[in-house]
Amino acid sequence: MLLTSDTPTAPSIWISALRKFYGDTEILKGIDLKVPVGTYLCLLGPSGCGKTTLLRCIAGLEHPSRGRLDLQGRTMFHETMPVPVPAEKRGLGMVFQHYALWPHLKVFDNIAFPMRQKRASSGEIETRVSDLADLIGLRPLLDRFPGQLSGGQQQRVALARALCIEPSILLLDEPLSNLDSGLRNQLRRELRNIHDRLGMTSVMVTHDQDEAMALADMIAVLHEGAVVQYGSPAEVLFEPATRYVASFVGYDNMLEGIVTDLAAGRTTLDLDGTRVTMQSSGRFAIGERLAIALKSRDVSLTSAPRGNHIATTVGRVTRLGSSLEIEIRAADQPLLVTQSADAAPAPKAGEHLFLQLPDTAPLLR
Ligand SMILES: Nc1ncnc2c1ncn2[C@@H]1O[C@H](COP(=O)(O)OP(=O)(O)OP(=O)(O)O)[C@@H](O)[C@H]1O
Repeated sequence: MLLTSDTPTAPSIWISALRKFYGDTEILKGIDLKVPVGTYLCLLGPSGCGKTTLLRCIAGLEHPSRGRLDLQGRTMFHETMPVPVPAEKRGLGMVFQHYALWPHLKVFDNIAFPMRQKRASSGEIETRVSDLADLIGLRPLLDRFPGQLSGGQQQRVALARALCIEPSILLLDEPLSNLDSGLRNQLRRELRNIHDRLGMTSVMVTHDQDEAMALADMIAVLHEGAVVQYGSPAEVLFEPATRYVASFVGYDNMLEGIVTDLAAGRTTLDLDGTRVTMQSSGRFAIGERLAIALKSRDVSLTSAPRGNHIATTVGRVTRLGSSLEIEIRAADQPLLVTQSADAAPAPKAGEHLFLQLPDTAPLLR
């Protein structure tokens, strides 16, 4: 199919059947993504799933082996193109985990560097750097050298440098991972504010699901070089597409059952003799084996159950700081429940209780 992306409504980033090989190894296995203008997209996945390779293909620092990539309605790579558009002609801003500032240049000159390469006038440079210094809180630091800055300040300089060419797309590769958690939260908020104020499309690589949930409009979850889910944070969190996505976003229990009944928006499962009816719009079949995805902190143990519940026996109870980690068996399967150590009464090993199930827990094949 020929993509006709040269229209005002063209996606900011349009990736189609993109594949990347290193030797015989296929690292990206047919990526399709359409990213609307102004989206904050997070590429989320564990180490080695191909996030950085995909970002580098968008940047033009790597060339894909097959497929097509359009940015802002212009084709950057197509498998039939003799030469892909080089990185410096893509009009992108890039921020990496390692700040890569010039140590011998002052902050002002580090930020101005890409504009000088583009032979901008000194008046333009003065105005742009000054505006960015105000936006990113760097004004008092413009006369310092990078060696005189903290990690957070250096990362701000790297961000200002990436923004000074006014990119329509900003690429960020784990830009916060070298920072301590307080600073990370602060810079995370600033990144989102700057993104909103400048109206760019941003693509950020992260392996931190909380970071992705907090920042993104859209999340692409990668697994072994493929996008296994592309959706809003709420979709990824509450309607994970696969068991892999579910476990990646924190569903640490899978309770297996067999579908016995289907009604509009409801699925009944048999769990080793106990029936539970879950709210689910999934298209399942009677007799199919499914997992109810549960987070150990979202399930509870009770002696007075209501709605969906299942009999359990309490196993080992371990105190971890202010919470209790309770191992249980339910429907002949091992599960974990986490609750506050202050919640009374604390379950005891050998006690017979009921596991209360949220009706809305995702059902997964
Ligand atoms: N230049 C290269 N040559 C050969 N294999 C490579 C090259 N670059 C990356 N790979 C392999 O490609 C796979 C994906 O790497 P990539 O860096 O994209 O993953 P990632 O999801 O960004 O991981 P991380 O979070 O650890 O950076 C890995 O198995 C890696 O070893």
